[in-house]
Amino acid sequence: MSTKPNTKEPAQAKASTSSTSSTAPSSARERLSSLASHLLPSGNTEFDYVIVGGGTAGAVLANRLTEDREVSVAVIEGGPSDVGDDRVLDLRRWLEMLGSELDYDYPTVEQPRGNSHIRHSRAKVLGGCSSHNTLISFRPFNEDLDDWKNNYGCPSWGSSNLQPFGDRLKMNIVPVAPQQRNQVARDWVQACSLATGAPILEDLNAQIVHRGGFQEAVGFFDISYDPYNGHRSSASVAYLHPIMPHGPHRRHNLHLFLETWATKLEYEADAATAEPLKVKGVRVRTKHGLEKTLSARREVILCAGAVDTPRLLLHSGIGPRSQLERLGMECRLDVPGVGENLTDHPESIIMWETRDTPPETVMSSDAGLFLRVLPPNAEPNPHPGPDLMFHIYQIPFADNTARQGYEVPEHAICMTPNITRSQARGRITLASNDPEEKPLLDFKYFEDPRGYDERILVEGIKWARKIAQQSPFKEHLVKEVAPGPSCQTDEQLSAYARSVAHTVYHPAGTCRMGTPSPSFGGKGRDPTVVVDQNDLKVVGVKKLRICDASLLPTLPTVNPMLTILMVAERAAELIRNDAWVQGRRRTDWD
Ligand SMILES: Cc1cc2nc3c(=O)[nH]c(=O)nc-3n(C[C@H](O)[C@H](O)[C@H](O)COP(=O)(O)OP(=O)(O)OC[C@H]3O[C@@H](n4cnc5c(N)ncnc54)[C@H](O)[C@@H]3O)c2cc1C
Repeated sequence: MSTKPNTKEPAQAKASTSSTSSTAPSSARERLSSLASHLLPSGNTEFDYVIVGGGTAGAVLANRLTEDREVSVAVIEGGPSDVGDDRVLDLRRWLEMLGSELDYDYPTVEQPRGNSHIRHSRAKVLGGCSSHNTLISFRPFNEDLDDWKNNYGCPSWGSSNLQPFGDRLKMNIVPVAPQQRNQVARDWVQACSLATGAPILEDLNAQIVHRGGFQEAVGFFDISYDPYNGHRSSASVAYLHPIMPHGPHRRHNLHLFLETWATKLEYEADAATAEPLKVKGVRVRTKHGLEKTLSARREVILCAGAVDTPRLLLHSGIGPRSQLERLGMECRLDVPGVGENLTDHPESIIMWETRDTPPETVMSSDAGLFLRVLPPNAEPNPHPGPDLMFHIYQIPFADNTARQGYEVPEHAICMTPNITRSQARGRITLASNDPEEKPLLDFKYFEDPRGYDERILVEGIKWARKIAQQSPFKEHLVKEVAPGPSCQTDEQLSAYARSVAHTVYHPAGTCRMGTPSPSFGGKGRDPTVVVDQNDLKVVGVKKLRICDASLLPTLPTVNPMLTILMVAERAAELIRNDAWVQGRRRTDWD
């Protein structure tokens, strides 16, 4: 059976042909967008730093590195500006972007034990996925970061190293405002606590900051937004808008190249013989088809995300030799870990018809529940924290259930249990040597050998039904629509949960950081390490770092955006400190 999905309809072909605006373009929006976007320079194409991807992590780096006005920073972003685009800025409209021209919309390869129809949204717009996502904002648990430190060869990324960077984040992170808490969601929070004993927390993040995490809790989410107008406080809004050409604190050393696609890395001429490989710059193509190389005096930083960073490395000849040679591509550096270790937070769904849909909401998924459903220290997840998380959706989130023939009610509430510490590990590979073709995403959903992931979802559906029995929440419900009361045994629940499984859109880990070792032996030393945890440089390559979701060794228990932003804040500090040391030594940048 073929594992190759229909991957034509190339992402970057779209990038090169789509128009600037995604919605009906207002003239004000066009004016602001064109102010923000630079045409490729005809003369100087050299910058101190070239950042690939003006997304979540890229926005942080662009801001922090341009704080030094002596430093020039180019940001290459495949999508258009989000400035003035209400479809992007109005958080409540996030669903409209799924599958739109602002979405790279990556398919998964066939998943024999899961749902092969999952589409992985990755935003094609300034701010990246922070301009598309639901902006649910959790600081990482201490245990997640200490796991990186103790078990994944990342001694510099424990909780004491990274948590302080959470205090630097510029976004407006607040719990859902009272005027946006509707009665059904309020009653659901109470029902969760009654059914499970989980405490109701008014500010989930505060608990993480002060106590390092929690095992069980329920409450309204913390969200990066402006409660007054419902607008996003995305990485773009918080880190880029103020310093863009129209912004109040314009920085002339920031050079944004929008709707411009990085096609491959360029190396110094002698790199074929010299070790190690040394990056010179990035080959880019504008939406009008103009090609150029943007050179980096200091370095190139890849912030293209968990799918496109490994994809760009592979198209630049950095990756598993066997894969590259099989596709007829030159292997400049054999790095077996590029594209490996693909991880996600898979989820399933249980849906009830409700009497109505209350209007008050931030983005229709305003509250969540964390539970520990398997005994602490249960193999293969020895971590004591929550092993199950629920989002609720106060809309019929029915794509996957409708495909299985379930009805789609007009009003619905969905509980979506997800696996906080999924044991599945997949990979991203190239479909061909054609850079226009989308890569192959194989998450290996529910293929973990001990069946841990499906067990968590089965427990999740059982808990959801207990929650649904609590008053006054149960009075809002008309009937269980999917899977419906006839689905009862563990086998039936597992089969259903896997067939309608979805993603929380958290792919990560495909260029993982760790401790590289020439001998590749010992605890935490792994031949699949792509990024050196000391400095985030790509192992064996000069002038190249990675900073985005691809470097996470494992996903945090919680939604990962703040973790990625905090990693970027720390990366900015590392890069600036390095520059200072290099400058003092007056040596060549490496
Ligand atoms: C629908 C959705 C909902 C989500 N909800 C939440 C949530 O509520 N809370 C949470 O914590 N997380 C959420 N996430 C996940 C979170 O948003 C991502 O994990 C995170 O934003 C990824 O950040 P990143 O910097 O790695 O990549 P991105 O933010 O995706 O940035 C990558 C950028 O690089 C650009 N790019 C890629 N390739 C190239 C190239 N070759 N040339 C030029 N530009 C390129 C892209 O256009 C993009 O702007 C959600 C994600 C989605 C899609």
